[in-house]
Amino acid sequence: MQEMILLKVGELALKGLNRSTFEAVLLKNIRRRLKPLGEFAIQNAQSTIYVTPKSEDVDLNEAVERLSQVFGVAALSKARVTEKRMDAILKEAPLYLEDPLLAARTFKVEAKRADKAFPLKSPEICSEVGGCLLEAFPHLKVDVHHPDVTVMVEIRDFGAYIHAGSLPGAGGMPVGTAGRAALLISGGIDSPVAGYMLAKRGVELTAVHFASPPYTSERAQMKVVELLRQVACYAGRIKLLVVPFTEIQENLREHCPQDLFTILMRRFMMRIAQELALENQCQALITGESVGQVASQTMAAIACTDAIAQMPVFRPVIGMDKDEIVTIARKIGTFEISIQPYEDCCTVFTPKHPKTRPSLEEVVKAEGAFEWENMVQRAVAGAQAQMLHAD
Ligand SMILES: Nc1ncnc2c1ncn2[C@@H]1O[C@H](COP(=O)(O)OP(=O)(O)OP(=O)(O)O)[C@@H](O)[C@H]1O
Repeated sequence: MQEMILLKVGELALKGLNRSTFEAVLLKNIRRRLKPLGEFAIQNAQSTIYVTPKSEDVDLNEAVERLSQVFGVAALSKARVTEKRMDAILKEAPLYLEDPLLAARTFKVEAKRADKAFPLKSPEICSEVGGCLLEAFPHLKVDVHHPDVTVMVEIRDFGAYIHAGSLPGAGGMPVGTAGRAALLISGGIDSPVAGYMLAKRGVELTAVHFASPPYTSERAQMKVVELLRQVACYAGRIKLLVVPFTEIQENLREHCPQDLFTILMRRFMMRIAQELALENQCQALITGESVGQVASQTMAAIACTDAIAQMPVFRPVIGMDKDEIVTIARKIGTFEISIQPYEDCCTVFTPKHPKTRPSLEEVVKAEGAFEWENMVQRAVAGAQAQMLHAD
């Protein structure tokens, strides 16, 4: 009898008429994520997706790991499928569940009967399977409140499924169902988390990174590539645009008041990112800003940055504490990459005492000190694209 994976869909099960469109995107994302592992049969029925490897040598644990990162999946279980007959279920359950049940002291059985034609009702299934498992593993005791193992028997369209409980899925909505946005990504902790959070709501990401060689190194750029590959485990393929930013930064340093350097630099980032966003069919920008974290993230500074934006700017970590952001960064595997000590263009030329309450008037006046329109166009035209994915 075969081992496979059952996936329960989350929020998209609540969708009405367009639900099939959401499901089609989810199935495409699942196929894409599993492709490097081998061939799978994938079926979809009754808010459940059935993933069955077509050959014995597929690494099912790796498949579970990958599927736990696909947005739109609420829960997943590795399961053994048998024929929809009680004798088959009673034969398979003790064999398949031997490892978890030998390690447990208590258990309970739950049954779901999605196929109402099955002759036994759920409580009868539970009592027969429970009795059979107690006989096979006499050390076990039943505990219906806090069992070490919950044995599930699900009678569904394509067979009977036996498993030892579910793992949480990534939740959210399938990536590709909520449009596209441009993520301004630095090498820091916050912006990869910001990208992850919008991808979780179904938004496809295009990433924009500003690099200022020779002040920033090739290695700093590689760090951003590494971060995005990790985010791509959840967000799917990400197009990265690396923007040459040296000319603008050098001119800012030369012509503008030192204490406004950071806020002016942010406004140029917005101008350029916005043009690239439009060229790449993005409807919004995403940043990793969080109020009060640094001088450029005061409300006054954010107001000056936003004055440039002609599209929505999403800041999903805006109200989060650093340790809350770090918890997510650790969970999604970006934290260890982010803390590698490579410079970012934000940290070169940074003034010692940046103004925390710049006024829009003084910022606009400071920008008048040099001719920057062509520089912005050169930066946009000089953006280098590469496509990144998890593997
Ligand atoms: N080199 C860069 N390229 C693209 N976007 C950037 C770059 N540097 C900063 N940003 C954007 O500006 C935001 C604020 O950057 P800042 O350096 O002030 O904060 P941070 O706390 O270091 O953020 P992060 O941890 O994301 O780097 C970042 O979250 C990111 O969205």
